[in-house]
Amino acid sequence: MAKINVGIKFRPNLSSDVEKQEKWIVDGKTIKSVDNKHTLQFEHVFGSTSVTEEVYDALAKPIVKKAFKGFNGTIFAYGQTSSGKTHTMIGKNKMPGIIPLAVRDIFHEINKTEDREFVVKIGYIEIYNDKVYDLFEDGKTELSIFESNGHVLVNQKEYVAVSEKEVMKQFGVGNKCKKMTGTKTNKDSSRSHAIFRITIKSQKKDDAEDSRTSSLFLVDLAGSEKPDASATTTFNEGLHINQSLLVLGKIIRELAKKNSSLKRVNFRECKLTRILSPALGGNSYASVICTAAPTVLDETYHTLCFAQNAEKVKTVPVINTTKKAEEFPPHLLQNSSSTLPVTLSSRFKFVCENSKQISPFSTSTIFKNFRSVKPELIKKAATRAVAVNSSLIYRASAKVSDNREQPSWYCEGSKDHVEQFELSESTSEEEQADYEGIIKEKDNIIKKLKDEVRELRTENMEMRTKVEGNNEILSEKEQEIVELKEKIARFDEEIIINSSAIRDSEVKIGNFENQLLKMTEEKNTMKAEKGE
Ligand SMILES: Nc1ncnc2c1ncn2[C@@H]1O[C@H](COP(=O)(O)OP(=O)(O)OP(=O)(O)O)[C@@H](O)[C@H]1O
Repeated sequence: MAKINVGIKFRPNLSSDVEKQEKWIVDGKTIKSVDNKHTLQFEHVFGSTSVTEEVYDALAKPIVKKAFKGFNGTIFAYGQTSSGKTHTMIGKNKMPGIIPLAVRDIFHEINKTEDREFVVKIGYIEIYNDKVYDLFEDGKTELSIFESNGHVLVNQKEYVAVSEKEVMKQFGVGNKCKKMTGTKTNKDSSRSHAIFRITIKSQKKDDAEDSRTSSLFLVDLAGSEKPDASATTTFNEGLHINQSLLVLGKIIRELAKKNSSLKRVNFRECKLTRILSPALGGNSYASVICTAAPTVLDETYHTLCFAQNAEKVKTVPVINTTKKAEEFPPHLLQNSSSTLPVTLSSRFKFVCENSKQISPFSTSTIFKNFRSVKPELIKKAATRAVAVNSSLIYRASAKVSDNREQPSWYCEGSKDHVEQFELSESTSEEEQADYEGIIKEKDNIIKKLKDEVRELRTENMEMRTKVEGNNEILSEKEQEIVELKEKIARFDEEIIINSSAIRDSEVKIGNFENQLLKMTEEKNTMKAEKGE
């Protein structure tokens, strides 16, 4: 199980804050209100002078690293309007936010990783007035949410991107479609919850069975607001923003309760929580960045309370391994853009993905082993060759590290689609033997690793079964407690009713005893008068 990682980021005062008094003091991990009414502590606190890179290193980088290894991840910014969520998540050119920093790290890792091949897909949606829109499709067409194999999916458009630059270009296109407006407190206020998803699929070279798919959700929530702040916006917008944040807060409170059971949490109350459900209670590592303005008391306190609850929530992330194309969530197989990736790896093989004939990624067509490439290509560490024919565009990203002077390779069997590249010729016998030795060694390592992975998977399954079993016992016990409490309440009621009946009969007995006493006295008096 993993805890949600929570941090608080205070933005610096804006020019509009000049005449306002600061309401909060940050002292290390402690946040105190100046009226001494509230003192709260958090693992990660970032004062007004801290920069987004610090927030990224503490709260986002570990999740990006996990996503790279096959775990799902979610990072979202929460806070009142104008507290700095968009600044933190998106930033500006000179002050990049969490999203550009994450994209940079992902491609840096891809370029560093020699033994796997990668496909990166991106999608961008927004939830506006509880409706989902595709920011890669002008933000005007409403999308639907559906579920498949336990995944919550949206029929959004996805792009395959082969570089940081490409991702950021497309992200910029999506940002232009976001619904923004000027409010009293923020001239560029987000009117929707924006969710940028990066899907990373990777496959070990020469081992099609070792493949992983993970989704990284980067979420810039709309900000909660008081009615007067939304006066310039439409009433409906503010209502939906507050309503969805209210549901999110309620779910976080539910999940934060000790022994809370996922079965009883209703994620379907609004689209935001439905889409974020894996991040909040399921298979995902998650971080929440709570943003706050130093001059605001009540809403900041509300944000800090949300953060305290979020800290108590636990998720159950697992590595998402995929063996066959059919096991990929359906959304990863559809809506591919016309740009298809082809990965070219030095020495081994040229892998081509053709979604028209075969499922992307898992069933790759290996054209031909090649040994080496020309020195001038080697100098360019990442060469991109683009071959075009009438129907398909292939991109070849070459990570070239080998500097033997061997000329050429070509894409055998691909002549219909890809232009022929004249780059190599065969290797010497000695080199071939070397090569085979290395391959053998790698095969042994791969076998060992596979055994380890198998063992870990078994352990993981056992732990999950145990956790699920415990959860079931817990909910049974909780049900028993509820029933016992009801029984006690019924007994209490009976006691109250019986006590009053007892009291009534005690009064009656008292009356009878008095009458008895009186009659005995009268009898004795009469007897005395008669001289008996
Ligand atoms: N760390 C920061 N450094 C400098 N300026 C900041 C910082 N955080 C926020 N700001 C500025 O504060 C203003 C409001 O920030 P931003 O738009 O990010 O808030 P928001 O929480 O996304 O608001 P909304 O919910 O209304 O969309 C912007 O002008 C932004 O440039």
